[in-house]
Amino acid sequence: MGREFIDLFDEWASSYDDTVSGHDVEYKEVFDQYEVILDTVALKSAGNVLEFGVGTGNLTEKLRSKGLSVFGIEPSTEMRKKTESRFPDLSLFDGDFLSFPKIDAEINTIVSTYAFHHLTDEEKDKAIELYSHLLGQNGKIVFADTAYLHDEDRQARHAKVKEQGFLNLLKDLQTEYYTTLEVLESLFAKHGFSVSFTKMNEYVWLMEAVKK
Ligand SMILES: C[S@@+](CC[C@H](N)C(=O)[O-])C[C@H]1O[C@@H](n2cnc3c(N)ncnc32)[C@H](O)[C@@H]1O
Repeated sequence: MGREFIDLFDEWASSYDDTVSGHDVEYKEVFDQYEVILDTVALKSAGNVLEFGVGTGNLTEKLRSKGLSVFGIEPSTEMRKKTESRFPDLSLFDGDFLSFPKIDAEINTIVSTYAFHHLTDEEKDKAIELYSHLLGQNGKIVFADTAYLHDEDRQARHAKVKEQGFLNLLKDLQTEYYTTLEVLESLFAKHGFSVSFTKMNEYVWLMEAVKK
């Protein structure tokens, strides 16, 4: 579920790594500190890691270089091909945040970067509930994604992006399901997590949720 943007990612797969390294002026601020963001998520991960929306495998690489066991889930065929060619031995599955094969191992950390906004808030609620059953006590969810503080912050951001003339980014921000920290905080609390947020750049927040 939340697979309505997959065609876009099949098309984007071949140039995605150029975008994250700042070649697309509209997305430059979104991907500012990209490597640091991925490094931080990897640093906060431990044990067996379930990664959603692996894309071209950039976070996967950081997790594996820390010696962690990664189980990757990615719905886009073209993105999966990219990651498969980088890590032929990776356990990588076709799936999404809500529907994925049963993993035959205890999961200690669930991670994702730049992807959770593909779920509506209702779907985010279901996903966090699902993960609360997958993780044991002190198990963690570590996500990094664009989010707003609250609705006024969303309006101000859209106005700024419009003023900058970044119409592709504006359409993305208006059509995908970027949420607020207020909503995320209440969803994590509802499902028994204590959560903290750290601002990583103008757009992206790191969210670290620990199962109580
Ligand atoms: C912007 S890319 C991020 C890739 C990578 N995590 C990174 O940080 O560079 C978003 C990824 O999420 C995937 N995606 C889209 N919808 C998804 C869903 N419902 N569940 C899981 N992944 C999804 C896309 O196919 C794409 O690979």
